[in-house]
Amino acid sequence: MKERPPQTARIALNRPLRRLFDYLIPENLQLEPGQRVNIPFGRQSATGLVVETGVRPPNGITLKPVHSVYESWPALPNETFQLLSWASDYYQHPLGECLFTALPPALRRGRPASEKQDTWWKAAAGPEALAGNAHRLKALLAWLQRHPHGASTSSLTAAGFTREHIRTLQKRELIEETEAVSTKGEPGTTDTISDHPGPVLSPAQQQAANQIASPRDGFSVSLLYGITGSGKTELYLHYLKQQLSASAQALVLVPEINLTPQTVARFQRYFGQRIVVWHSALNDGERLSTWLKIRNGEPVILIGTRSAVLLPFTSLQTIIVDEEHDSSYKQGEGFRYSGRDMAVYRAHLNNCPVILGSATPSLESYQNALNGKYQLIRLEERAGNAKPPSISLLDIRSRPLEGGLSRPTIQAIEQCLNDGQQALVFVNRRGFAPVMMCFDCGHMVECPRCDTRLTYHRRDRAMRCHHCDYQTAATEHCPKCQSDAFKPVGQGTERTEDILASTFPDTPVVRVDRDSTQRKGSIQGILKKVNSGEPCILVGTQMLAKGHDFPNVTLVVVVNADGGLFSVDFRAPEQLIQTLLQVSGRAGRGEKSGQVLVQTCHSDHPILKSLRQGHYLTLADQLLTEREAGGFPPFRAMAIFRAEADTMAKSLELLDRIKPQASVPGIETWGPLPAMIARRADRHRAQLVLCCDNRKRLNHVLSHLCQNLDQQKLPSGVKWMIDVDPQETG
Ligand SMILES: Nc1ncnc2c1ncn2[C@@H]1O[C@H](COP(=O)(O)OP(=O)(O)OP(=O)(O)O)[C@@H](O)[C@H]1O
Ligand SMILES: [Zn+2]
Repeated sequence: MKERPPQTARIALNRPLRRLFDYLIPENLQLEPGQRVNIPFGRQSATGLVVETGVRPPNGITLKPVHSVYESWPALPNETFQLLSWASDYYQHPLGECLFTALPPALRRGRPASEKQDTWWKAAAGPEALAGNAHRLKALLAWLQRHPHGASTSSLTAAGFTREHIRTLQKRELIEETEAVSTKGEPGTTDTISDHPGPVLSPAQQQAANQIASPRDGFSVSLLYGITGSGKTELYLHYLKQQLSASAQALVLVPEINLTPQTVARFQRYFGQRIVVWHSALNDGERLSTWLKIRNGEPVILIGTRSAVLLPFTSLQTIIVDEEHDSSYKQGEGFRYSGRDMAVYRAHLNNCPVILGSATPSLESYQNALNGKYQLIRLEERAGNAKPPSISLLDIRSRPLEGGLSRPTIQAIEQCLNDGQQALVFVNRRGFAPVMMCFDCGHMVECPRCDTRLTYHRRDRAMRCHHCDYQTAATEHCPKCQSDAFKPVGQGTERTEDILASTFPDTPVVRVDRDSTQRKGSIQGILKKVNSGEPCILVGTQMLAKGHDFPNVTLVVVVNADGGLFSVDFRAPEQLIQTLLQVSGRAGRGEKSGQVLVQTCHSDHPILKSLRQGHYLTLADQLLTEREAGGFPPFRAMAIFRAEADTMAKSLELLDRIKPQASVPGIETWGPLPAMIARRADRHRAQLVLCCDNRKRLNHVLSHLCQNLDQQKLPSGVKWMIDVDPQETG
């Protein structure tokens, strides 16, 4: 018998290394790209992913053999593998780390790709056994009653119930363990689907739906510009219902899933158990379980945040990116990818449609629609009987303010409550006040580790840095001169909440920000209160602007719109307009019309003036003209080289060294300059901005720079990173 020539495999590790490692494949193993292997690495063993086989073994080096293979199938199927390889090159991030982000934590750590035995439950009583308004617990019992063979813990959590719900019912002996039915026999998908899951589409919605390409037509990008409350979510549901084959998978990306549990519930009314979720609050077991469903090709509709776009789908037929302009789609550290842009590339690889939906599309996507790369679909009327809200500017120069609110604003809130409606007050900072200041010596309390001021949080008697989480106890006297004229300056959500609570003592005031929603389930409680329809005042940050549907909110107040007007970040005006229109869009979504009051000291600023017309695309046209004149994205490709070190000199020195190599024809460089917050958590940060007309050339130069830097020995403590298509340029 002829001897088999030695077979080799090139393997990626989950390390920040821009290189791969070659190993011998033992005779008894067959390997293909995407497979998970265990390999000797240094004195230990490590989990790796096969990138390539059949590579020529380099002369003179003895390769070690692969220890073992975890699965007979590739953990990353071909399309997922290609997507991540492309991303590694596009975002200049090491391939190994990119590939490993597509694995659930358990598989990264070398655990087997199988689930722990799932416990199965069946109902021992009906929902009527529970007194009071324990809605979720009742719903769980009702669910189990509809499934006489029982349901597994994982299927229940996938449906939005928590382990805590299950434990509670078990303790009360209202449910009991039962024998597992094979997964195939799990409760069918049809019996939880409501008979009348939602309204019929309006003619405008139907017309928009008709314009979206079908999965049968292969790759296409539709930019659905639908004003707030126009019923985009309803349209996605109808589209999927009509177009998605029974055996296919779909991906719905959303910016933040925990904030909008109603969205998941709406999808469940249409698709029952076919809906699964993916977000940061899942535990390792839930992640593995969902990952396996996707990898096994189960015909699920996955609703997930950013990283869901990296999952190993095998029969993906449609991708939807809701609120496509949202900055949370861009990962801010490590592998800095854009979930939206990867969704578009994934649809291209997969030859399927992708729908980007927003009331305030990103300038990138809008420009792609203008130049014909994407199809622009407009939906410019509100669903049902709702009318767009009217927006007015309230100049607060030389008006006395009470806790940041002017008299006319307070009167408007009063009127709204008297009419039996709800008001929403938007403040762009959590905490009580952005800074504590001494009115005797002028001292302002700063973070000892960052170039920022500490935010005063009165509820916890603390001063906190919102950039590094440094925290110290609040003092009553100025820490510098001991004066008691030490006072909070400016507005935070806590302060506005207090002022409103004392002005309207008989009305519930509900605060929604990162602090008030930290506890699991707290947002559900808040939404329940709001959805009860009783008059109340909601106070909160950006969180309130995102995708909520509060039919009884008729007044929206923006406490201060001026923050983003004069920022140096070229994206600031776009983000300001998006936030203001999104938050405005929460007003008047039901029967009654809505009113928006924007408090400002710059009521003649062109951005705010045109905001009053409320027509986003007109504003977007203006912004695009400015971007083009300034040579900014989307008219040129941009990347930022960032450096950080224990001194600013070291950071700047590294970027100075890079700059000549980056200064090739066609590439413009800005900097190096200290970052807007130059010191953060005691690291001194600087940046060098690169702009180029030609994205390929920029990519080429960046790759070159990375290779060079990898071969150089850097001074100790210096780190560098590249941010392609940066969202924050400060
Ligand atoms: N055809 C319809 N008839 C009646 N009501 C509808 C219709 N379509 C949607 N609605 C209702 O209108 C409201 C807004 O719809 P939806 O949440 O889908 O809008 P949206 O465009 O996704 O909103 P936003 O972008 O502002 O978050 C919802 O309460 C929804 O149930
Ligand atoms: Zn800090």
